Amino acid sequence: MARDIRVKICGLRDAAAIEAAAQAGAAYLGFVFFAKSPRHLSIAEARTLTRQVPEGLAKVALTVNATDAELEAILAEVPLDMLQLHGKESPERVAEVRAKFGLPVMKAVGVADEADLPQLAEYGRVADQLLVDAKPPKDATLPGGNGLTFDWRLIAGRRWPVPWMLAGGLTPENVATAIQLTGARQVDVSSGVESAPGVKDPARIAAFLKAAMA
Ligand SMILES: O=C(O)c1ccccc1N[C@@H]1O[C@H](COP(=O)(O)O)[C@@H](O)[C@H]1O
Repeated sequence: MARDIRVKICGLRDAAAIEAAAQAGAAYLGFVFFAKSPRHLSIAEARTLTRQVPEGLAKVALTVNATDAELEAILAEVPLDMLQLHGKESPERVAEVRAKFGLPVMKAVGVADEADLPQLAEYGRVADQLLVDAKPPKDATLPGGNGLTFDWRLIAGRRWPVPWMLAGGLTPENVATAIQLTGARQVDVSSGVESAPGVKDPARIAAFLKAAMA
């Protein structure tokens, strides 16, 4: 029987990948606004690309420690449904962004060990959703999108006051196990469905969705 799992494909940069994600049943599409990322889009590129997203899919803007001015500039030009805050935004900043911009906010929290778990409860009081991701290595250039997993047993059976998504190193090959071990109802992937950094592979996107929902 098919599982009722909601999938986010993140870091989209071309129409073929959007079409593959939509056809295979993705619920969210992520667009990265972070210049250091190989998945970064300019505002003009994002405006053009988001026009190709079919009705009903949530368009998510991924930002990292963005200022109000940066968020205003993005939202003035690009039709978006959710903000993913993937930097060191404090709980106060999450609440402020949510109030100022009137969009649901998903806060990413990096997990490496038990000590990281209390943050999830804290952010769960101010965000609309949580993204439970692998903690990046100290010397990483990117705070996410590194293709790293964490020990999924750390969050097995844990629940938070808002919906949450599992991320970090997911692939078509491991997503079913990740869902089974953690009980996640939503999953997010970026590098695991690429043929090279920033280059999405439509066949891997389709395979990921099939494996997540199987
Ligand atoms: O994808 C990126 O380039 C990125 C840049 C900065 C912050 C987060 C980023 N991606 C997010 O990271 C997780 C995990 O990605 P992966 O599947 O391990 O490659 C995912 O939520 C992306 O949305």
